[in-house]
Amino acid sequence: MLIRLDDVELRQGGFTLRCTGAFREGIHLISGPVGSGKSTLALILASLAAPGRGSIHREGIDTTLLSLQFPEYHVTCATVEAEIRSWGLDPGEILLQAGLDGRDGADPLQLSRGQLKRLNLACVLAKNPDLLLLDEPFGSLDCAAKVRACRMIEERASGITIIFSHERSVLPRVTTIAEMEDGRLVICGRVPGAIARWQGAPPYLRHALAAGGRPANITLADAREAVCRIRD
Ligand SMILES: Nc1ncnc2c1ncn2[C@@H]1O[C@H](COP(=O)(O)OP(=O)(O)OP(=O)(O)O)[C@@H](O)[C@H]1O
Repeated sequence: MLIRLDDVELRQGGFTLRCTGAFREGIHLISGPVGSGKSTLALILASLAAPGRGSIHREGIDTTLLSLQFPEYHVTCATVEAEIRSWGLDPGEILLQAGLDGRDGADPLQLSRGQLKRLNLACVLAKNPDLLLLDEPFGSLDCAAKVRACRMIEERASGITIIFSHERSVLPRVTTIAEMEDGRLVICGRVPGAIARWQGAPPYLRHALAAGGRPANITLADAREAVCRIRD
């Protein structure tokens, strides 16, 4: 499986997105500050926005899902149960996954945004598409829910998963890292080598690197482990 962007360019207002790069099976993080173009790139990869120039090449990708940054944009039904069924999924399992046991009769738009985010994440992961695009999957979640979301994403055993996020505290283990810098996609490469090239790396990773540690991946636990190994 592969998705490749060749000199893709999109202009919207005064903003220009320019992207070249490829993503294979695995979990990929595209980090970047607010307004750097992450959501715009997610829409292009989901074929929901057409670039003005360049091309996108897909290999072995039959199914694509984009989890939007704002989960209320996904809502189409009057109850949580109907919402889950509209994805073609069994409510029992999804309600447990989303921590919403007993809320099947609730109006999805009366859930908190964090609860709705958990519901959407449980649904898109259960659908197991070839290409899964997650726009700010940790937005509106508390720390425990972010950790749980990370584990659920890590458990996805196959396919291409691309996470678009400015999250800098709770992150899943990933295969590669890239950054959006003012509309330009910068590929840092495979982990662990990419960590030192990641300009937007969270402070705990910068601290571990500065101390001489070599984190195996990008979680806080990886950074701690790297620092402990220096002290050994
Ligand atoms: N429909 C549009 N028309 C004109 N400009 C747009 C449109 N959508 C987004 N933009 C602009 O494109 C730029 C990139 O926006 P985008 O939403 O992709 O950023 P982002 O990195 O996802 O930000 P955030 O982290 O806040 O979600 C911003 O300057 C934004 O104002």
